[in-house]
Amino acid sequence: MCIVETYPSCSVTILSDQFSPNTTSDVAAGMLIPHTHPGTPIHVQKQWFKDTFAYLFAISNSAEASEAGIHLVSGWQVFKNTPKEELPFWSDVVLGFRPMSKAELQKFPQHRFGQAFTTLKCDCPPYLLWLEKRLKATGVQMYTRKVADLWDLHSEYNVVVNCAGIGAHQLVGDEKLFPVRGQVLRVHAPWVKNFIRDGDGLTYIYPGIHRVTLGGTRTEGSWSLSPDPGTTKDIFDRCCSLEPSLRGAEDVQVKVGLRPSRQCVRLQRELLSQGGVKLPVVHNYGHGSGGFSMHRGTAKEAARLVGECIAALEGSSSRAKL
Ligand SMILES: Cc1cc2nc3c(=O)[nH]c(=O)nc-3n(C[C@H](O)[C@H](O)[C@H](O)COP(=O)(O)OP(=O)(O)OC[C@H]3O[C@@H](n4cnc5c(N)ncnc54)[C@H](O)[C@@H]3O)c2cc1C
Ligand SMILES: O=C([O-])CC(=O)C(=O)O
Repeated sequence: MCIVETYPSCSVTILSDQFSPNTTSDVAAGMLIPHTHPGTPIHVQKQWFKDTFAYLFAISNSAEASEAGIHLVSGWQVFKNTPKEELPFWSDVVLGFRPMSKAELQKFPQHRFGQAFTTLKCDCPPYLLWLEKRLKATGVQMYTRKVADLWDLHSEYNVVVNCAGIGAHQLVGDEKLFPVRGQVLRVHAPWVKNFIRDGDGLTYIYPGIHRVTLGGTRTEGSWSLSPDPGTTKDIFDRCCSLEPSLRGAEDVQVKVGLRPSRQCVRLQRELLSQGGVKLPVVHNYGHGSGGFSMHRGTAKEAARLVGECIAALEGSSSRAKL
């Protein structure tokens, strides 16, 4: 979408072996609470989050909000012990960030400290469909196709953007990319209106427009996409200890996804070359636990890199197929 908006004369094609609802992004809880990537400067991560927050905040304030599945949600992040960093880097991007009052903390007898704020949540499957609809309306082509090797695309396209998520492990042989398996539940509990996140990052309750997402798990190195019934019970019990009324939740659906994890997002240009033929590639994968929180910011940067590829192509003698 960012490429289409920035370079309207480009013809864009999306190739994917799976589309919504069968992607990792469909499993995500979609909360805008960033995770820290140790390999990326904080000011860069903050800019990606700010760009994403501003973009989704505008949608949440428009008539598109409910179709796009974007809404504001207020709640609490609670800690058993006061964290070393009381003010996370994103505290002035979300709205109304403040320490919780004593009265609020009374709801959480096992926790001593907490942060209250308002952030955004994407209900991921509707958001992905909304994006697809907008892309199709601008003439973008979408084909179901598994790409075995980026080089296979060189005769058809001038620039390739690699957004393969965990698929990049196989596609470009990136050994630094690893799965962090996550299981979540989606339940019917319409009385739950506030989010609750344990600061240890393992247990969370995120109300969406229609369902509440209960999480979660983080299993590094596991490629299994099968739900585990023991884990379902464990997640449910942990969430009920934070919000006992969830015992009355109904219609539990279980989802599993593989977070495409890396020390840092791979957001860079690469020039593939074989026998004097060149193929510029822009990589944009490895968003780990925070793909929704920074997707618009990283997409903007990827689009800027595509612009550099276009400028280089225009300056070279290759015949443009753009
Ligand atoms: C349980 C869970 C909860 C999460 N909660 C949150 C949250 O609350 N907030 C947040 O910010 N993030 C969250 N995340 C993280 C977020 O889901 C990811 O960072 C994000 O979805 C990654 O998006 P992506 O587009 O890179 O990958 P994907 O959504 O996996 O998309 C990659 C696409 O590439 C395609 N593909 C891959 N390989 C190939 C190939 N060889 N050929 C053709 N197509 C290919 C795939 O089919 C897919 O369509 C969560 C993740 C999980 C698992
Ligand atoms: O940690 C959270 O709040 C949700 C999330 O991003 C994840 O499970 O990866």
